Amino acid sequence: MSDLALPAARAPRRPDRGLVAALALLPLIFLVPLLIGDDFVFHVFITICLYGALATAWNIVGGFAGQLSLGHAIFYGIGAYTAGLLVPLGVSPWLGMLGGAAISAMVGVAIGLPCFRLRGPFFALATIAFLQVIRLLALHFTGLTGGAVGLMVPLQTGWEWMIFFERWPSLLIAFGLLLLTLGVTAWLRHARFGYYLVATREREPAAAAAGVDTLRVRLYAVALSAALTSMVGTFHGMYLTFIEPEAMFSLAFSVQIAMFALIGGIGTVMGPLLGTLLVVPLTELARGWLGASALGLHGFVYGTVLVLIVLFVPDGLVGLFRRAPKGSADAAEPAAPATVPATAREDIRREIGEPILVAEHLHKHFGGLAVTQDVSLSLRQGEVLGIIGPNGAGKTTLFNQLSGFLAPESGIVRIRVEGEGFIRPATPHAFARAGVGRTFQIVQPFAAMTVLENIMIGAFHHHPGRAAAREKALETAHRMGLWAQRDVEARSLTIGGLKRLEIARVMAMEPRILLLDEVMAGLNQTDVQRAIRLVESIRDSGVSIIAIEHVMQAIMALSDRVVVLNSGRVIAEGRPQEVVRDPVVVEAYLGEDFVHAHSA
Ligand SMILES: Nc1ncnc2c1ncn2[C@@H]1O[C@H](COP(=O)(O)OP(=O)(O)OP(=O)(O)O)[C@@H](O)[C@H]1O
Repeated sequence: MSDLALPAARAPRRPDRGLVAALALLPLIFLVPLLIGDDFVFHVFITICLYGALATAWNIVGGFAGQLSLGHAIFYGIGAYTAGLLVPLGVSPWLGMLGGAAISAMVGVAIGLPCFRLRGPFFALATIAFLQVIRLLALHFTGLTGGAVGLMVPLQTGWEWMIFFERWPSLLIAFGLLLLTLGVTAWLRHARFGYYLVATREREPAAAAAGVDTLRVRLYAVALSAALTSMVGTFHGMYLTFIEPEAMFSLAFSVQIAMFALIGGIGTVMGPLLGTLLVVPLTELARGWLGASALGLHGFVYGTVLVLIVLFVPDGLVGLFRRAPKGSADAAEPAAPATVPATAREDIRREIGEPILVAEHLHKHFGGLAVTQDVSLSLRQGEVLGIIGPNGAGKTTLFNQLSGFLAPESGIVRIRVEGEGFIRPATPHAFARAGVGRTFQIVQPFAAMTVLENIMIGAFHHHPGRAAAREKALETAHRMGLWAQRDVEARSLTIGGLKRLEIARVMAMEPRILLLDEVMAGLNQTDVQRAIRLVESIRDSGVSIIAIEHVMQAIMALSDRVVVLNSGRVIAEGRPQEVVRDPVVVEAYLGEDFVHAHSA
């Protein structure tokens, strides 16, 4: 999640009253100025459409992807300049608009590549820095941009040149751009891409473990947002018929766009437009009435509205229209998993097959601390391998290397894939593609999403369509005992529910290899029993499992083999009953009490 304290942005959701209210307002944005027919009213409504479109486009990166960009004027300026420079060459601004969008998408990706590795305030600062560099370059290359003096767009009127004597054609184009950005955002909210963006924003590691290429998803988002912003910039340049670097690449303008979205509600389809609808008329009227006596008053208006919204409606204006969430924490009390057998299925004789995951001579240091030292292990098809060891032994660090979250300094991890033999994936999503699913020791729910949407993130891995992913997620929720809680927000689950959700998200990916990191920790005895039965049922469905666990009852019940780690080294390996009697293991981890309790 972004480190910067943004208001909680929303996950893709069902249509709500905010959406319906805003949709009802949309035709009015177009009709009111036509009915009134006054030039100033036309100007205010064209400005609403422009800012609404810009804030909606910004929201793709700032809201859905959760990256606070304060440099979006870069794309706006590129759109204006591309068309403005092409018009004197006889090229229609409509073509310039497409060219500008393509250039902006490429520039967005070029800026995003280094910047998306940064988080929170550092990302915001980096976008400001890029904006300043581009503004200075535009001021410097006077031959191209006109420098501080700016460029006049040749006054050729008509649809071909996007410049008109009357106001209504400009309103029509601005309204069309607003509809385009809203349409793209509405599509995104319900598409796999939108779910992936929100998951990446909420919990990047969990998204990566679910097979999401998080960097690529963010780059697509910035390319889309930049292209749309640029298209609006082209139109605005033509509308103003004058472009200059200070206005086109302005930081204040970038901040303004972000503020409209923040005021309305980021991560929602209609929030940015609602913010614009509130603030633009206020500032335009303030400018009109008090412009001469109180210069810069519009800035005061933004600030006051923003403070009031943050204080009273932290989710933005859309928060005023939102229904209370369905379900409650009480509803989150676990229901018995419908398809998990009540007792272990002794009748099923599992075949333990060939190795499916092999780790050889893994070494990893953190500073001077050797956390894994020459660790080798293998997991066979259909097997449950338990990993035990004292706190700090290096178990989670080993898991991180077995799932692509950490690269070993030396040694290799190989995964057997049907038809391809052994492969060596390098990234978390490559491991996911190879059939490796993992849970996290500290649960990683996508808190703003419902339980079902959380599971869908895993289900999208094999089911790209929303309907199919939902179907798979419903089936998984049923199997994992989360049916009753499917529509509650993940943040309201009990710890037992969160642990099951962690497994459910991974199981929806249909993994061949499952890495479970302390899924029993913190559970009461009833939940431990339930979790053991759940893992047994997963094992019986043919999934090979490696489980890190401190709950020895679970290790003894589930494991075919146990590996013991201590200070980053494998100190014992074998059948559970043999390993727990090994004096080295007793001394390093289990203690004499365990031996006495089990020999009694
Ligand atoms: N990113 C990191 N940077 C520095 N040290 C780390 C990092 N991650 C883990 N460590 C250290 O590496 C050692 C092994 O940690 P690890 O989490 O792998 O142990 P563990 O066996 O999983 O422990 P536990 O049972 O408590 O979860 C610990 O001393 C830990 O403090």
